[in-house]
Parts: sequence; C-alpha cells; structure tokens
Amino acid sequence: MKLDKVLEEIEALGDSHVGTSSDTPLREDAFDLEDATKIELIQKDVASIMQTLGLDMTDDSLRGTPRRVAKMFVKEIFGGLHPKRKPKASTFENKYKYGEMLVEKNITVYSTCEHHLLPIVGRAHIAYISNGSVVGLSKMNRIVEYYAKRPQVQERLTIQIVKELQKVLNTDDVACIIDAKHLCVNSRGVSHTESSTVTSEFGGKFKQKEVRRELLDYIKLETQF
Ligand SMILES: Nc1nc2c(ncn2[C@@H]2O[C@H](COP(=O)(O)OP(=O)(O)OP(=O)(O)O)[C@@H](O)[C@H]2O)c(=O)[nH]1
Ligand SMILES: [Zn+2]
Repeated sequence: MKLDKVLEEIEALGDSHVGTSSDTPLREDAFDLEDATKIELIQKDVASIMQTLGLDMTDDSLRGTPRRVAKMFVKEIFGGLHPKRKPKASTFENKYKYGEMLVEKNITVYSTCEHHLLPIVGRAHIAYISNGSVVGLSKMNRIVEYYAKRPQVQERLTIQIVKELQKVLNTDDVACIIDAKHLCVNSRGVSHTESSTVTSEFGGKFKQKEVRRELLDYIKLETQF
C-alpha cells in the first residue's frame, strides 16, 4: 500500500482502539528454567516435530536443526520475553530546551506472529515530545527490538513500545506507528502477498489532530541521503 494511503487510514482510525491487557501473556514460572535448560527441552520438541513429519534425522543437513531452532527461539527471536534483556534506556536532561516533537522513523521491525509463529516484517516510527528529558536515539530502536522479539500481535507490540517510552521519558506524549507484513497472511492461508498491517498508538498530545498530522507529515518526508 502507498505510504500516503496508509497515513490517511491512520488519521481516519482516530481513537477507536479496543482496549485489552497490553502485557504479553506469560506464566508466573516463565523464567524458573535457565536458558540452557529451555534450549535442551525445545531441541527435543523440535526433533519430535521433524521426526513426526517423517524427516530422516540422520541426514547431514537436518541433524543440527533441532538445536539451531531451539537456540534461535530462546536467544534470538523470542529473546525479548526475558525482562533481563530489556534495554537500559539512558535519558539526558533536555538542556537545550528542544520543545518540538522528535521522530525516530523507519525502525526495522522483525517480529513473530504468535498465532502461526511466522515472521512479521516491517517498519516502526516513534515520536515523542520532551517533558524535560531526552532519550538516546538508538534506545528507541532497541526498545522496538526488545518487544519485537516475542511471539506478538502487532497491536500489542505497538502499545508495549509506547508504554515503555512513556515510562522512560516520564511523559504521555509518545506515539508509535507500525506498518508490517505478516507472512501468515502473505505466504500461506489467504496468501495475499501485497497486504500489510498498520497499527498506531497515540499518547497525550499526539491525540490532538494537528500534532498527529505533523507526525504523519514527518513520516511522509523522503530521507534525502
Ligand atoms: N489482530 C491480529 N491478528 C493477527 C495478527 N497476526 C496474525 N493474525 C491473525 O490471526 C488469525 C488467526 O486465525 P485462525 O482462523 O485461528 O487461523 P487460521 O485458520 O490459520 O486462519 P487463516 O490465516 O485465515 O488461514 C488470522 O486471521 C491471522 O491473520 C496480528 O498481529 N493481529
Ligand atoms: Zn499469524
């Protein structure tokens, strides 16, 4: 979908969000097991799936797959489940009294759809208006990365990013827009390769029409270099 069209649709969406719990549904005992133990257990589970599918697990190329997948789940694509991996978002005093919005745009999003465990690939755009502190630019990218590395639905991912930045920056004036492709829609099932999903969360001043418009205009700006 063309960016202009996407942005128009966001404006039309307004505040009509459905409110649900924004926390990833985790059990109390989610981190009782060490990562190494989880990898051992998942390795067996993946081997069992492959075995059931009839694959020859003595084959050279397949033999290492269960361990590879287990490591990838625990350390990489679902690594953001563990709170110890939450990035430390250093903030600084806004000494220069920069009072306009700051937009960190085109942040790469790689996440995993929690319904099918297939990739979600897209871009996030984050904005905030300083309430006295500013955050290191890369920390916004890192926060996106952290919450993306979970089984996700895009709506929850968008809200989690905004909530975390609101906490870090001590202000409600934070917004996030994500435009992403879900391979569960693009490459299987309905198999519509062109469709993408846009979600947005507008906190504080970003609920105002003109502030939201300004943000959408910045996102539309072509990067010149
Ligand atoms: N709201 C929302 N839905 C999602 C997201 N990612 C995937 N889904 C949808 O989750 C739904 C799961 O529906 P089911 O009917 O249980 O699954 P399915 O039989 O595989 O459905 P199809 O994908 O239509 O073949 C699908 O419609 C997916 O498109 C997301 O981030 N947000
Ligand atoms: Zn899916």
